[in-house]
Amino acid sequence: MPGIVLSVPATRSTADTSGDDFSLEEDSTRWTSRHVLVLTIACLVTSGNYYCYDTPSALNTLLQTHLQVPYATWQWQLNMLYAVYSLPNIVLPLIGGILVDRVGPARTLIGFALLIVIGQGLLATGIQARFYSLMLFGRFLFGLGGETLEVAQSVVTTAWFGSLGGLGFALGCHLAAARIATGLNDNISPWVAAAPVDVETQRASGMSPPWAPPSPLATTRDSSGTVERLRVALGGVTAAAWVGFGVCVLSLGAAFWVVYLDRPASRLQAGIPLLDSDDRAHAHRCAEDEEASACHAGSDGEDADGCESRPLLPSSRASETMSEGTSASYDEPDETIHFGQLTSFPLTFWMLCAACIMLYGAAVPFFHICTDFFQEKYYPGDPQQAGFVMSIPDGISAFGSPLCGFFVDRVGRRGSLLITASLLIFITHGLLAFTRMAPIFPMVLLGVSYSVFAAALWPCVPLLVGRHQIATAYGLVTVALNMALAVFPLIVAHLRNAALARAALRPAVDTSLEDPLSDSGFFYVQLFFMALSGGAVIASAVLTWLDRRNGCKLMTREMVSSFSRSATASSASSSSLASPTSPSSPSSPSITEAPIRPPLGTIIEPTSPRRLVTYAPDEAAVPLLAGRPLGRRRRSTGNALTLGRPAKYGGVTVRVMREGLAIQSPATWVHHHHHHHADAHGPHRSASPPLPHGHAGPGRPASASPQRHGTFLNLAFGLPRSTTPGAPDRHPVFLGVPHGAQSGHAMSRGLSHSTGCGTAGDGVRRSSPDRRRSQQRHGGGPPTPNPLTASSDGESALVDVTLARPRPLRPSHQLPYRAPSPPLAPSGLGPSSTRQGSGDDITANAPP
Ligand SMILES: C[C@H](N)C(=O)N[C@@H](CCCCN)C(=O)O
Repeated sequence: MPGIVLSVPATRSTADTSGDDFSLEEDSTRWTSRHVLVLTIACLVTSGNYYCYDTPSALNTLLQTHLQVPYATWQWQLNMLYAVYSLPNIVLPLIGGILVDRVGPARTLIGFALLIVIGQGLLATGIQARFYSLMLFGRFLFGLGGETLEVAQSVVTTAWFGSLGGLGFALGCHLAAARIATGLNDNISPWVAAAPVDVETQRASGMSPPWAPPSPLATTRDSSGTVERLRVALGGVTAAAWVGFGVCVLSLGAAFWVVYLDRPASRLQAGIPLLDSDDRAHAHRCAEDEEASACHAGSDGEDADGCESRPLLPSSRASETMSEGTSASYDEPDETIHFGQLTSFPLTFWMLCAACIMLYGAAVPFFHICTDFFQEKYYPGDPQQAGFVMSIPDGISAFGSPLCGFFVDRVGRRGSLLITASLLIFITHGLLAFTRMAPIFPMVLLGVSYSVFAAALWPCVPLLVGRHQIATAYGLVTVALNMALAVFPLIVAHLRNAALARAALRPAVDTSLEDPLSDSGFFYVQLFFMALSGGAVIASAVLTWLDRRNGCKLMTREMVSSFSRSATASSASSSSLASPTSPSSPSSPSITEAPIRPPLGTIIEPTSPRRLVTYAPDEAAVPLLAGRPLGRRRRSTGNALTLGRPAKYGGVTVRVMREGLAIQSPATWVHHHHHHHADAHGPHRSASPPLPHGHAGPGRPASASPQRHGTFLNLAFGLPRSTTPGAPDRHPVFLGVPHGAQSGHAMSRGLSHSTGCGTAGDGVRRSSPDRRRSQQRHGGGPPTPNPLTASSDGESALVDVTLARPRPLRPSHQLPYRAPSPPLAPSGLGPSSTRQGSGDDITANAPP
C-alpha cells in the first residue's frame, strides 16, 4: 500500500504541484539576509515621521524668534502644531488600517510616506515664509500620513516576521529606530537652527534692527565650511525644517524599497504569505491571463506577478478565483474588512486597547512636562541636567526595545509583561510624587517599563485578530494611543492651571516643596499618572485573565499563527518537526507548553506516539475534538492533531500547506466525493460498513484509514480509482468531524460546499474559510467544522484545512488519550457507517 501523503494546503507556498516535492528557494524558517534588509529598510520608513514629529518643540524658542510672535501666542501656536497632528489621528489610523487591509500595505505605504513629505515640505515652506497657517496645514497633512504609515509598516513587518518567531524583536527595532530618530532631531534641529545667520539676512528679515551690532554668534559669508555656508544661506530654523524634509524624502525612498522587497514574487520566494490584497491583484491578473492555468500548474517560468512560484495557490480565495476564473468570490462581504467587523474583535483586543491608552498615557504625556517638573522640584535653574534626565527613558528604550522584543519572542507571556511594566510606571510616579529621591532612578525604571510595554504590546495585535484584520487592528490600537496622547496632556494642563490658579489666590504661604500640595500642580499631575498606571495594571491583569480563558494566545512563544510560514524543503521541514533539536520540535520537553507550528510545506512523518498539537478554537470554523474540551469555551472543542507511528499506521504523512493543521482526532469523518459525479445536491449516500485500516474500498486502488490507536493521526482516507488512464485521480475528499448536535448541519454544509466549488487547474480542491464564514453568517447556523477538502492522485492527496490559532497547551491540558465519543453522523448516518455510492461516498470512520 502506498504511503498516503496528505498535502494540507497552506496559506502561501511555492510548492511544486507536479510531484510530492515541496521545494522552496529559501529556507523560510530562518532569518535570511532578505529579512534583515526588509527590517532595516522598514525601520527607515518611519524615521522621517519620528524625526520631524518633535521638530516644533526642538526648535521651540528659536522658531518663536523667527516667527516674531509674542511668547503667549507662540505657546498656543506651538500646541496647535501638535494638536493638528494628534486630533485627526483619533480616527484616521482606523480608516487607514481598513484601507491597508483592503488594498494592502504597498500602495498605502507609498501614499502615507508621500503625505509626510508633502506635509513637512509645506511646514518648511511656511516657516521660511513666516506663514503660520501654511505651517499648520503642512503639519495636518504630516499627521495624516504619520500614524497610518506606522500601521502599514507594522503590517509588512508582521507578515515577514510574524511566523518567524521574531515579531517582537522586529517591532522592537522599529521602536528603537523611532527613539533614535527622535534623539537625532532633538540634537540636530537646534544645532542647525542655531546656526549663525549673516547680518544682512538678519536685518533683511527684521530679526535684527539696522542699528544693532552683529550678534557675536553671527558670522559672515566667509564661513569656511560648506555646511556652515549652507546653514547661513538657508538661515536657522528654515534650514532645520528642510533637513527634516530631507529625512522624510529618505523615508519615502525607504518606503519604495520596502514595497519592492515586499512584492508578491519576493514574498513567495522568501516564503512569506501573500496578503489578501495581493491575492486579489494576483488572481485578477492571472484570471485575465489566458495562461492562467499555468499559475496552477506550476510552470517554472516567472511572470511579472510571481505566478511561477505559486503553483499551489495557498489562499483558498485565490485558488477559487483562479479556478473559477472569476473575481466574484473575492467580493464576499466577509473577506473585506469593514466597520461592522469591529464588533467581531474579541474582548481581549479591546482590553489591549485599554491597556495601551493607560500605559502610553502614563508615560508619554509625562515626557512632555518632565523637564519643567525636574527644574521645579530637583534642578532649579538647570535645564541641561533636567534635559539629560528627561532623555533617559528614550535612551533606554532605544536599545531596550529590541532586547525586550527578543525576550517577548522567546518567553511569550505578553500579558504578564504588561502587568509588570504597569507596576513599574506606578512605582515611578509614586517615587516622583512622594519622595525627594533624585529622579534618575525613577526615570531608569520608567525607561525599562517603556521598553517592556511597547515591546510587549504591539506584537499582541496580530495574535488577537484574524489575518485579514491585522491592519485595522493596528489602526485601532494607534487610535487608542492617539486618544491618550491627545486627551491626557489636556487633563495635565488643566490640573496644572488649576493648581496655579489656586496658588495665585492664596496669600503668600510657605511654598517649600516639603508640602507637596504647595507645588505648581505637579503633585496632582503625578497622582493622575499614578491613577493611569494603576488603571494599566488592572487593564493588563484583565487582559491576561481573559487571554487565559481564551486560549493563551498572548502567552504564545514565537510565531503568529495566522502567518504560517511557507515551506522549507520537505525533508528539512519534516525533520524540523520530528527532530528534538528543532525549535518547533514536538519532542522537546516543552512541547506540550507551546504549540507546534509546522511551517508550510512541512511533511509530517509522525514518529512519536505521544505528540499532541492543540490549536485554539477558531472563531469561524471550529473543528471538533472529542474528549475533554480545550480552549476558551469549556464545553466547546479545540483542534487537535495527534500523530502516531507511520510505519504502524500506514505511513500517513501530512504536508502542511495552509495555515497549519487542523486534523481532527480521535475520530474523523471522511467523505470521498467524486466531483465528476457530483450533483448540486451533494453526494449520494448509502450505508455500508466502515473500511478497515488500510483497506481499499470498492472502486479504489488503495485506501488507508489509520484507526485510533493510542495517540496518532486518526485519519480515514480513501484513494479513488483513476478514471482516466495515465491521469491521476483528483477526487475531493471531505474530512470533517461533525460532533454533537451540530454534526448533521455541519456535515451537510461541508458537502454542499464541496459540491459547489470548482476544482482548481491542478485538481486541487480548496476550501474557503471566508466562504464558510459567509455561509455561517448568512445561514445563521452554528459554527461549521473545518470542511477539509482534498484530492488524491493515487499517491498523495491535497487536503485543504483552515487553521485555528495555536495556543500553548498547559500541563493541565496534557490529557491522556482517551476514547472519543463516537461522532454523530450527518443526516441520520450512524457513527460507524460507511456509505458508498457509485460516485460519492461518505466514510464515517469511528474508532474501533
Ligand atoms: C505618537 C507616536 N507615533 C508614538 O508614540 N508611537 C508609539 C508607538 C509606535 C508603534 C510602532 N509600531 C511609540 O512607542 O513610539
